[in-house]
Amino acid sequence: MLLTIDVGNTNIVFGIYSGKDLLTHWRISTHKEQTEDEYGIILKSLIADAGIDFRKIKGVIISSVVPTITPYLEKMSRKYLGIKPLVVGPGIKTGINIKYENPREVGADRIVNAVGAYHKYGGPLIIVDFGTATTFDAVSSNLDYLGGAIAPGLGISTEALFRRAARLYRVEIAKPEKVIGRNTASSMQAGIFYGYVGLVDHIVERMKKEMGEDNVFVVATGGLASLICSETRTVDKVDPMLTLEGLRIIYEKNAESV
Ligand SMILES: Nc1ncnc2c1ncn2[C@@H]1O[C@H](COP(=O)(O)OP(=O)(O)O)[C@@H](O)[C@H]1O
Ligand SMILES: CC(C)(COP(=O)(O)O)[C@@H](O)C(=O)NCCC(=O)O
Ligand SMILES: [K+]
Repeated sequence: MLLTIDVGNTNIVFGIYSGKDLLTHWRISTHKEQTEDEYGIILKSLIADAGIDFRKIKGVIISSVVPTITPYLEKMSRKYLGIKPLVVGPGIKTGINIKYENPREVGADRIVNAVGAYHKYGGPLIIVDFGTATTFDAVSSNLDYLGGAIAPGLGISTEALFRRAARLYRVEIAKPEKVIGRNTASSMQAGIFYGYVGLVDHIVERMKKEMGEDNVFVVATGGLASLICSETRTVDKVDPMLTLEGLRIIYEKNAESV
């Protein structure tokens, strides 16, 4: 079995694969001050609760966009699972050719998504990931990672709206019936929801033009993807587990060197 770990700025997602099958996954919030022992306790109890024998885990792969957390998860893996984990970064085989000016600058999650999506759907494609930030990644038909766009995420945009305006308050991120809101909550929902639908479609359309390839497939992932993509014109498919799938594929590409 393989343990995949995706460290985002809001959540850490753990997945357990048996071969190509994702057996189960868990989401815990990202706290910068957690130690290897705390991660060890959390993970061991989640694994036990799922009725999985942790000794069956033979590999661990980590993708992280929070550098301070990575060493604690590496230590956890060594201490509690007895496994030296693979950490996605320089020196790891991904098969993708990163065209960023400085390849080290790209978030590991974006590369993992690109590898997972290309493997599943082929290129050319665009991946939209609704996380703390919303990322857009362009991948060519011959597996070049071309770059993309980073927009403020839905959660943090909504939070900024009510934090900075005295009479606004927290509202649920949901699709309101009408874009012309007749109370504060539905007006905020209209601005957030339909504004974000427009942001996604507009960026995707511009990226497609700039890529200059035909039949660009568009896949979206992340917690709020299905909500927003119920209204977008440009997203072809919502695939919630794309990042974990990318991690599994990268692990397999590197397995012989572990
Ligand atoms: N399954 C979900 N359903 C609804 N909202 C979600 C879900 N997962 C994450 N979110 C929301 O999406 C935002 C980003 O979360 P996440 O995708 O975990 O980001 P990151 O990868 O940056 O940690 C947060 O505001 C979170 O509350
Ligand atoms: C853009 C991100 C903050 C997205 O992270 P997330 O929303 O998944 O927490 C992350 O991929 C990152 O820190 N990237 C480094 C900058 C770059 O990709 O250019
Ligand atoms: K992410």
